[in-house]
Amino acid sequence: QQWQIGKLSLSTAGFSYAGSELIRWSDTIGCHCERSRSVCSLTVFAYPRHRRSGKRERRVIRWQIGGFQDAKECQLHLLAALKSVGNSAGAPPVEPDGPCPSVTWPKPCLILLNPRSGSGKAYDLFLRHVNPILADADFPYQLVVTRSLDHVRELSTSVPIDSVSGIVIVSGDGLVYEVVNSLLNRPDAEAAVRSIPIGVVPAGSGNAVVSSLLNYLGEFHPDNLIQHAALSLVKHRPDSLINLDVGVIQTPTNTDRPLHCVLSVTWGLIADVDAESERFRILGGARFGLLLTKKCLAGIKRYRGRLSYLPADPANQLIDSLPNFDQPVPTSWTVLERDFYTIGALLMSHLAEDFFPVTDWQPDDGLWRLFCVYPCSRSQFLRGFTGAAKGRLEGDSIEVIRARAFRLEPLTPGGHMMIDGEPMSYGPVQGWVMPGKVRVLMSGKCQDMPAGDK
Ligand SMILES: Nc1ncnc2c1ncn2[C@@H]1O[C@H](COP(=O)(O)OP(=O)(O)OP(=O)(O)O)[C@@H](O)[C@H]1O
Repeated sequence: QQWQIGKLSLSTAGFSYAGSELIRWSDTIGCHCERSRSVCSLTVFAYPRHRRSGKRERRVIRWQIGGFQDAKECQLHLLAALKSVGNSAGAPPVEPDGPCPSVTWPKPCLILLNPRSGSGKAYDLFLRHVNPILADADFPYQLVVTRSLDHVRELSTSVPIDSVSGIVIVSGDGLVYEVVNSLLNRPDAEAAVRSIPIGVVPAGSGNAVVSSLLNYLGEFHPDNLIQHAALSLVKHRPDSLINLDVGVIQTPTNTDRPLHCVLSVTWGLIADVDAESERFRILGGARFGLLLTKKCLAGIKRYRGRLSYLPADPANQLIDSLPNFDQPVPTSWTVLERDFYTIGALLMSHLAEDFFPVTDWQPDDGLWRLFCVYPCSRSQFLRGFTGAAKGRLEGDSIEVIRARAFRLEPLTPGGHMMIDGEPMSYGPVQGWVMPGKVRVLMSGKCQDMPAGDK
């Protein structure tokens, strides 16, 4: 369908002015409209993809459109048509004689910014890359630069559920974990996770959560991760947020108050690299590569362990509880007792911006991916690990097992165990999944985008 208003052409795919290039609705995040008598001045903010690099770049389009009999009408229709796209990526514009869409974002988002995340430049990154996008989209928010982890927990636990339209985290994966756990530990946890979706703007060193989500949406661009995340945030549609799996993690001492995981539980090499590279935070994401190289040269430590899991075949339905640690796992489970270099029980496709061993990921498929690396020669390890980082699994030394639930019992004493990149107690651990438990302020996969954008 096509509508013509003066030299402005509106269609279900996008709009153009006086025959200029088509700007897709899904690339537009906001607009301002001013009216004087019968003339409308329109400014539209769009972030179309660069043809070759694939990066999104800001475009400001300004027009004056005159000659309307009823200027108020003109303003309302254009504003409604253009504004609707900010929150409804790909929805067709309102019909020129149709009703204006209801006002979006009635409540502000609470933005929690950790000034110490990554290499310590989160505030700078926010001002440079995120704030301009929020302003273009007219996105209402309240920014809090957090003082400490306790401050983050206190705010996420106490924010009234009807006062915000979500909590946006400007930090790394660690703070996403903290906010999700705070929400799920509230007395009104069920209402809180339903009413307070979370948003993520990457400013940490790993940024695996946001990398996985953007990759799923076809919006992953490593050079411009923060900008693409901010665009996904402002383009979210309140009626089609992403539902994200949450893992319920038990240890022998916390069965009545489990931890909640959105990214991973790791043990062996990956956990050691994560924990021991903490002191190189200033390097940002490069800290992982540095430690990995060091460990590889020194010889990777073998860990003996017992990994039990419920395979993800269709016969095994979702489960919502696990046997106590003093009970054996059910006979339908597979048990592997052997040496490992590492195990990562993953709920995401990425373990870091540049490491994505899982290629078939859905945010709410209710599955763990058990990323296992077995002892092998150094060259086999390097080949396998670099392949896995790019989603290619080759050789016998690396495997990704899809499971509904797992139990991991380390048999080698001493080592690190990490949950979502944060340290947890070393010892037996088991987990199951609550499918799609939290909601994310990003639009769901582009099923209803115009054909050209799919
Ligand atoms: N002012 C602060 N506000 C919030 N958290 C803080 C603050 N200062 C230090 N922290 C610590 O930052 C940690 C969270 O950092 P986060 O994991 O989000 O970033 P990162 O480690 O750089 O990124 P990634 O997890 O992606 O590697 C918390 O565990 C907390 O202890």
